Amino acid sequence: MNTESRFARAVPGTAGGVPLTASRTVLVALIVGFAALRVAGVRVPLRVQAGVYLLGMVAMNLPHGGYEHVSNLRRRALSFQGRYVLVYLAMIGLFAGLFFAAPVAGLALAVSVAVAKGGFGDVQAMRALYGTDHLRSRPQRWLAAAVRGGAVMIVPMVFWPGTFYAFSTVMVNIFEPGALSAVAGDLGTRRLVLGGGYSVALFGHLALGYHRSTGDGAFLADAAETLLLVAYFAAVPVVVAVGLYFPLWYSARQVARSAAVDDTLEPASSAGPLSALDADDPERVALASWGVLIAGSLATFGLAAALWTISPQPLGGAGLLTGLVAFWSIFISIVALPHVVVGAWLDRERGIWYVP
Ligand SMILES: CC1=C(/C=C/C(C)=C/C=C/C(C)=C/C=O)C(C)(C)CCC1
Repeated sequence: MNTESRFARAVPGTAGGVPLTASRTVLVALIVGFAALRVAGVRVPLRVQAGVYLLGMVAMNLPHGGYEHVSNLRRRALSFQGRYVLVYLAMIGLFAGLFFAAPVAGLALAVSVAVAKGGFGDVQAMRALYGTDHLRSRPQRWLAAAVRGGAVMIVPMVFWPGTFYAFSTVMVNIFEPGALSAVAGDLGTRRLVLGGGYSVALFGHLALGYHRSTGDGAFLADAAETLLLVAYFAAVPVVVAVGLYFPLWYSARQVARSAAVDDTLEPASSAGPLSALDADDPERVALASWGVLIAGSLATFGLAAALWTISPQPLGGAGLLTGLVAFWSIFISIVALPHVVVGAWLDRERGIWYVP
């Protein structure tokens, strides 16, 4: 066993096992359900897809994002918490500025953020839950992250090109109507290149993993999950697929990861406003938890309201539900960029995807 693998493992049925099994089962059920609908010739109306997306991304995914920060920032020095928040806000400002200056580049970055969050988050969950002995080098772990995260955006680009392009257009139209079609080029060729490139990466990831497998079951679990993700994003219409992936896969697996590694964290003392979460008095803890939730939700919706107010066309010229999906996808990507960069990559000591 290499040094990458000295961490607690979740045993199905114990810490981490239930959400891990549940997230796999839910994806299988969605694949079967949507495949059956397609065979029966039933098309899910776009407004229903948009409703599912908003439910998944606003009501279910957002609270988990807040929880990830709170659990990372608890028991950290006050100076660290202050730096974290400042760099976070600065990155939000820069990314929002990019959308105004160059909306197509902004869209490309938003798509990359979704890939990075899904991919690197998943590799860390895998490390904690069943090990990554078959991923022996940093480039191989990056490839694993690119393939798992790429499933979230590149597979839908290939399998749902019309819807993907239509929503991308609305997202760009929020800032500069018509800017995407000016640079879109030949979509058929792009689809072929993306599909070809992704297939090579997928094959490379599976072949390398098989070759380097130590026979501990990690490679098989990784391969099965990777193919499950590819099947899910190919079979489930993109708006529903992305809208349910983040709450039901990403969040569930991160909950499983933190349950698996929680007791390896040093019980350091808390600092700043979050210290009340560790008080002895349960009433103070309840009050502090309530306060953190309210403060987090006011900050998040305050930022969303600010973006809405300064956007030239917040719904991108589309109808209400489609426009809200586009607006929320831009907003959540802006907030998720520092989530990944500040919360995980710059925080070398612990980070939101902590695995000892
Ligand atoms: C481009 C595009 C989309 C982009 C969604 C994005 C970019 C979501 C980002 C989510 C994040 C970062 C969540 C973090 O928790 C849609 C709406 C699926 C529709 C198809 C076209």
